[in-house]
Amino acid sequence: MLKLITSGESHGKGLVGIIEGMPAGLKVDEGYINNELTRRQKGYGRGGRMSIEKDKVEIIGGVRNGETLGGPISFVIWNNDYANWQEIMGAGECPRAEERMVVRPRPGHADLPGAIKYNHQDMRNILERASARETAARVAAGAFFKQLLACFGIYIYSQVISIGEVKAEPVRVNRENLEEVWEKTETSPVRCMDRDKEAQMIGMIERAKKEGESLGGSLEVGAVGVVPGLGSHVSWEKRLDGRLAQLIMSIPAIKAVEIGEGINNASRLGSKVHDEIYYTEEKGIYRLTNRSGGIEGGITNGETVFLRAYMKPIPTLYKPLSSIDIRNWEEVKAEVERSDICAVPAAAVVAEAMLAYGLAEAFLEKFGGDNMEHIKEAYKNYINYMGRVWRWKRI
Ligand SMILES: Cc1cc2nc3c(=O)[nH]c(=O)nc-3n(C[C@H](O)[C@H](O)[C@H](O)COP(=O)(O)O)c2cc1C
Ligand SMILES: C=C(O[C@@H]1CC(C(=O)O)=C[C@@H](OP(=O)(O)O)[C@H]1O)C(=O)O
Repeated sequence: MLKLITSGESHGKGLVGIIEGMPAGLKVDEGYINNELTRRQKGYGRGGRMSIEKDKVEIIGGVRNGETLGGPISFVIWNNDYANWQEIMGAGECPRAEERMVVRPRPGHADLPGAIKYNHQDMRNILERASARETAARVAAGAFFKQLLACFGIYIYSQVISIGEVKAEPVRVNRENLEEVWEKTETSPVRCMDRDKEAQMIGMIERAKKEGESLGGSLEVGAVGVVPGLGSHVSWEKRLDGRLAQLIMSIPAIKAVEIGEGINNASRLGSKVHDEIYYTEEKGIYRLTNRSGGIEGGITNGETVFLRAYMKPIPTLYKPLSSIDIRNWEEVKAEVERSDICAVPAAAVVAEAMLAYGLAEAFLEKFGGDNMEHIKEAYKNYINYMGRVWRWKRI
């Protein structure tokens, strides 16, 4: 089992991640991890915090001489902003804690339900951990998972589909256009493939900002080069679609997830949904469509695996909504904390990390060994089997 634990508060000293279950002998490129962290910090609509932080990973354990050792991997990402919060967020006595007390819960954030559950009168004790700052640690961990998957030709991408009501047509991604998709999404301020829609999305964010509003949207995250046979139909908890959905849904503010074209498929006729199966000697088994998102029966089928995720608007509004003061129950406006206006592009990068987690876990389940060489051997045997028995050509 591959396990990720994160720890840390948004304005605390830093974020810690521990990954358990990675094999020995995986080459780790720290520059690659840092680049992933930078990607998550980008995206039009982010707030002032992103110019304070310059996220960098510091690997503490589990890696030596550029390779994993097989033990738990641990790392830290320090928070630059902690310099401004030491007297409020330190682990010891906090002389200025009261100054930044949060008592007017923001509708849509974790403030109120968290305070009720943990019995905190200062809701900062909730928001600090609920904050999506934690997703920096997930992205650092995701960079390890991506490096593992890349050894087997599995590559992750994401594209923003909509921001507010501006919607672009998602591009179908495969090995042939992957590099182009990477290039186009990386150079787009909103990670969108459609330049006209990109301009409209930016305009929409600008308007929302002026009006004290916030925005959500939707994104696609996917993986090309995934071998058939990851996940399983045999038990509910082994189904890969359910597992990936949980991982993506766990991203703060993501409120719906679909596998492939799941939502549109629900209103189509069966003949217009299921991806027909063909075979030629030249191509082997192939499909012309991929509405299933590369997963049938909870098992990958060799097509691009993709999911779409829907993000609600950011809960903190500069024109705040009605709330209560939990000290006296009076009606007030909700707390205003420094905030993003829209974070869909950043969420797309986080979704890449979570997809990489789910696929790496399923991959290690199938081909797992303690060492990369053993995994490569098992993988090679499987590819040979697929060619021999199933005449598989596209790996
Ligand atoms: C990358 C990213 C950045 C976010 N930035 C903010 C923000 O600046 N302000 C805010 O109120 N919520 C922000 N959110 C959303 C909140 O973290 C989230 O709504 C909150 O934790 C409550 O969880 P829930 O929406 O899943 O119920 C962000 C989410 C993501 C994924
Ligand atoms: C810090 C990050 O995102 C934060 C997520 C967040 C929230 O409530 O989720 C609130 C904001 O925090 P702050 O008030 O410090 O600006 C975001 O900036 C990050 O993504 O690294």
